[in-house]
Amino acid sequence: MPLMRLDISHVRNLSSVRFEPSLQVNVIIGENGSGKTSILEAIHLLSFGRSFRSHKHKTYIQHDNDHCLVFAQLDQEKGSPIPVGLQRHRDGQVDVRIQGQRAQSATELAERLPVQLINPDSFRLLEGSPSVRRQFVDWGAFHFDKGFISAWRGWQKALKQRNTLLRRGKISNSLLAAFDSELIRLGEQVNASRKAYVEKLTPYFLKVLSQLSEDLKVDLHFFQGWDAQKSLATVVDAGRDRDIELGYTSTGPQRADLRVKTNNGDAQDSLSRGQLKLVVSALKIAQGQLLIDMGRPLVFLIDDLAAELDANHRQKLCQLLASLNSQIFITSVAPDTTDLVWGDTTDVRQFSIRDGELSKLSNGLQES
Ligand SMILES: Nc1ncnc2c1ncn2[C@@H]1O[C@H](COP(=O)(O)OP(=O)(O)OP(=O)(O)O)[C@@H](O)[C@H]1O
Repeated sequence: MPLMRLDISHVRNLSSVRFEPSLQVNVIIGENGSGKTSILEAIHLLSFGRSFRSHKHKTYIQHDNDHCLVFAQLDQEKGSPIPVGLQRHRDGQVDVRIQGQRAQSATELAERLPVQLINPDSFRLLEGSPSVRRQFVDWGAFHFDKGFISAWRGWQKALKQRNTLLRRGKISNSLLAAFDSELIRLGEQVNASRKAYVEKLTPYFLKVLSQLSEDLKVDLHFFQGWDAQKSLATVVDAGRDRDIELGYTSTGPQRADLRVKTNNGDAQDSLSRGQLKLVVSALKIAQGQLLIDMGRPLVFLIDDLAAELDANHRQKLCQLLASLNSQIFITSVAPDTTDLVWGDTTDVRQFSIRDGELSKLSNGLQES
């Protein structure tokens, strides 16, 4: 659901920022350190309950304040807006409210406010460890398959318990086998959701990528974490003695990966920075597009859209984003890089930020 109104208090240098974003494109322009990324961070915080910049909540709570607050009104096509808010205290306490009621779980807001982030760190999706790509697939599977999250949680718990037993040693093959049935059952379920999701995502990705660049040829391959011809039960059975020796569970969905390949090998080894940015953007936009087609509008946060891209590709990316008909927040250091073709029908609002103070720009001029 898009954000109709946003109130941010005490997030980094944003003491008190209130604004009504466009339901389509919002461009936030400011110099380095002005607070642009902090606005995206606040929206991310509201959706995920955590920042994309740091796992330590104390880093984003404004110095000399004991809490930060992000409040928004979520637009519903039919019906009145839904007020949602998140308050995070310095002592770690978090209070998430939806329509005045305390949220039952941390995922409740993520479901109502799916957020897709494209930032300089997104390169990690290609260059980072498989865990980053598993997170990407799991985010999609979570939104795609209602049963995924409970299977994933149960499987994680079973895996942790098994690894604790293995680490402690002194466990026999037969005793370990008694613990494995839940791990196998839930692991197969997690794997089936991931596979179904990647199958659905792949054509979206190929289409989006071809819109961004006609000559980039890249393919997705899902590696489930073990030989695809064998069941998880078979490989867990066969690997039990080895796991006892190693002290951890060596095969299973915890080894899964989404491999992104060109004709010349792994994308991250053969493409330029700009091309990698196009691939990462295509993956994230494809993920968003799939969700939109499922009737789940989402919010795109794009930190420094212009970086790494030439004018032609920036324009293509903007046109594609505008065509998604979603709410988008883009940051930029300079107005000229955002002066892009959005199309006459797109509602574009530009904001300027300086020292944490936000003001709306009208036709490139600051409103007094
Ligand atoms: N906990 C905090 N309390 C107060 N101010 C903070 C805190 N953490 C960071 N800051 C300041 O808040 C500002 C945050 O800026 P932000 O990272 O949002 O800038 P930006 O406009 O995205 O910059 P850039 O273009 O360099 O990425 C910086 O000036 C930083 O020094």
